[in-house]
Amino acid sequence: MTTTHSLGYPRIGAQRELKFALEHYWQGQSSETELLATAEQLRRQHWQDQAGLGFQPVGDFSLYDQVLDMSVTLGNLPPRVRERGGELLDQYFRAARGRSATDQPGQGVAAGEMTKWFDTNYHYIVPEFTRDTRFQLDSRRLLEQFAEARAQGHRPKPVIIGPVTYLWLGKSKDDSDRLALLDRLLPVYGELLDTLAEAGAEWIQVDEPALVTELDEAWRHAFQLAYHHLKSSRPKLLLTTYFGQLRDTLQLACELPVAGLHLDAVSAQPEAGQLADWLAPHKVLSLGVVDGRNVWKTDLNRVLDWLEPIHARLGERLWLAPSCSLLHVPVDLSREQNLATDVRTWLAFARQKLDELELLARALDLGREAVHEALAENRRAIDSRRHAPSTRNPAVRQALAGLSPRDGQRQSPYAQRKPIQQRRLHLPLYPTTTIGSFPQTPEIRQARRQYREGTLAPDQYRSLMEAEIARCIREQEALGLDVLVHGEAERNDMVEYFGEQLEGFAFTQGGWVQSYGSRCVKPPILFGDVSRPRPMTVDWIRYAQSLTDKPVKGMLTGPVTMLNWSFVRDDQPLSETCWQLALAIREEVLDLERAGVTIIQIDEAALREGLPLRRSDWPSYLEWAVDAFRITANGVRDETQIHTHMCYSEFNDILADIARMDADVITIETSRSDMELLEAFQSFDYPNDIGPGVYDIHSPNIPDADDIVALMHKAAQRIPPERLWVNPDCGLKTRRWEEVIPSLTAMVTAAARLRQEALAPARDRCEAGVQ
Ligand SMILES: Nc1nc2c(c(=O)[nH]1)N[C@@H](CNc1ccc(C(=O)N[C@@H](CCC(=O)N[C@@H](CCC(=O)N[C@@H](CCC(=O)O)C(=O)O)C(=O)O)C(=O)O)cc1)CN2
Ligand code: MET
Ligand SMILES: [Zn+2]
Repeated sequence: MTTTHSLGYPRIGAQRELKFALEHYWQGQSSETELLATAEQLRRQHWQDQAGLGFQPVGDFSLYDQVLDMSVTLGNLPPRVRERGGELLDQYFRAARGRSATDQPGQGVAAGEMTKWFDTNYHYIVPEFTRDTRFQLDSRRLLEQFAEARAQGHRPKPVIIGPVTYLWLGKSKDDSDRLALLDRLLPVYGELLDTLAEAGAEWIQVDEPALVTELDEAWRHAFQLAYHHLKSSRPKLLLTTYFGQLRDTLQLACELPVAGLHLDAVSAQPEAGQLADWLAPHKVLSLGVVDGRNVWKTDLNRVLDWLEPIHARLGERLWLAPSCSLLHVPVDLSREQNLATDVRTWLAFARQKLDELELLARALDLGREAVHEALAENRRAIDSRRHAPSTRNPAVRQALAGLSPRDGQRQSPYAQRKPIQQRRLHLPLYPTTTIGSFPQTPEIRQARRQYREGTLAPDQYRSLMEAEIARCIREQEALGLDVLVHGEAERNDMVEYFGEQLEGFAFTQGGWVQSYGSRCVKPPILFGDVSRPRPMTVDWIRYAQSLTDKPVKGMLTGPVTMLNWSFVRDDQPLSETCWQLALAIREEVLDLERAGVTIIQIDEAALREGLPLRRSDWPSYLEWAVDAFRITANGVRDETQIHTHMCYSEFNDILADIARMDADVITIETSRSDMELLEAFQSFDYPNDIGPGVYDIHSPNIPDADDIVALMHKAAQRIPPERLWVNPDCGLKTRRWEEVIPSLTAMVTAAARLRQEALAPARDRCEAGVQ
């Protein structure tokens, strides 16, 4: 019989039960016991959902993040967190979220850094290393949950992050070589595997997705070392890769001494046949045949066409699974009541994907005849999507065909635009601004819920949102900011909001996907050609501008970010979908300009994370992605100032591409890297304006004006002051007003001081003690 399994299941809960349990606990409204009871209940439910599989994953559930869990298992929480002592759960959340010094004087702890999990929209907590790092096994979580699953009658398969990927995901805090820690790490892994074997684990899933990235010789060698070391341990290891093709690591992966290998056969289907040929005859080949990252039904007949010959060769050695953990898709389609009927028949969420797996296994074991009806129904759904008129809009295709490079070209170069814009905007040196959103208060969210449920009339909703916008403008004027924003009160999310208004998108009621910790997003589903039936933001921005003489930025999400943070169609190249988005948002840009908006910001927060996992694939992505931004942004007149925003720094390698976007101003995240990023901008000779984020909005800590001044001094050593802006490093929607006001006060104070210094002669500066 063909063995089925899953690599991991969504853990937030079909109704985001975990989110609410966590937030209650953090706010002191519930006890640890209550939180842990919810977690236990969720695991029970998730294993029950997966009971039809050959194995149930254990250890994929997490209270915050699976990488942080692994750090706990390896005794590697940051020293600054451990030093404070206390209960493990408390330390765990301290590492995840930090602790504000204002809430508990003397107790401030910086959170672990958060970064993107490969090319997904999930964030993990980065493991921290120094040359002194020591590891120590804490297997309690895995053992308890293993026993829990067993007691519920399951056949659990523990899931852990492998030693090489664990090091690969982390960061050295003292510039030491983290690979040098492998020798110390491996004995702890050996102990962990033995412990799990003793508890009765037959198989252990060891995730090593680093294998789909470009690895140099040292990292390849680390894989050899690690798995030769671990081969003496007792349970069978399923070496697990996902998110891409193996290519030049295929042979390495084949030869490692493990009992089985999992391949993401959605992104690497041709490699499945190769592995079937090459894999030693005692090894299991697990093929990820159902897309774990997207929401489309699998074309089961097509999969069987290429899978049957492999099954004929491998027999019981073939296992079936989703391509990756189902963490990246919503839980259950059957809860969705408002999707158009045709779109609904094209979709599969986590639960439905498990059904697909079981069907495929039965078709292999018993022949297609045994599941004839189900296969026919699947074929009807696939055909219906393939031929659906709703996915094609001839006008959009025609407009796309008519595009020329000139559409992505500003009228004049930046050097000529800058003085024209300055004459219109009259901005001071070091202009201050924010990234767009202001706090999404419980009142705003509640109003939106009532509006959705129909208990708040549309015009009541609108006046409530207008009142929020008015408050936001008032606060910004009082703070003395130079370029204002309307605050995005009316937006549930910067991507979903636009998805709801564009043709070609469907959206769910409860299709939540974890983004980090308790935070979730509801990615819209991009199923057809994209167009914009009517202006989306013009009325809101016009209203905001009517309240002030200061410029208010128009605020849009760019095409690449819309693409990367939606579930996208898989029936045409991403570039094509992206250009369609670009055309639709371009119309909005031009409408804003016509409405008299002088500054328009187009966020491309996800441009960086969309980079392919292998560098050799970067150029083609960057070409179409930057072209798409240019189409969106660059149709405006010289006097209109275009801003863009990106929140994940580390783009030293793509500065030429960022320059090619040709935004007049780019606001970026640099506060955590202490402005080091700007060195790259300097040596590249980046030509346009830059707003290096001067404080970290993810932390509840209130920045200090002196620190901001010092950071900007650093910035001004690298970028001429005439081209510098002062702003936070991202939007403020997750913060509270009580945090925002003092933080922005510090920022505005710092900018005023910087201007004064620039005007005063150097002598005064020495006296003021800034040098
Ligand atoms: N798509 C996307 N990806 C992104 C980001 C982003 O902004 N958008 N930013 C980065 C990640 N950062 C994030 C920061 C915050 C949240 C976030 O706050 N999410 C909210 C949900 C936001 C949302 O869509 N809210 C809806 C629905 C709100 C809701 O849950 N309403 C409740 C009631 C809530 C209440 O009464 O307070 C209900 O309907 O039951 C709205 O405002 O309309 C959450 O988890 O809480 C998510 C990601 C990277 N990836
Ligand atoms: N304009 C958006 C905001 O301020 C940009 C966020 S980037 C994740 O929320
Ligand atoms: Zn941002």
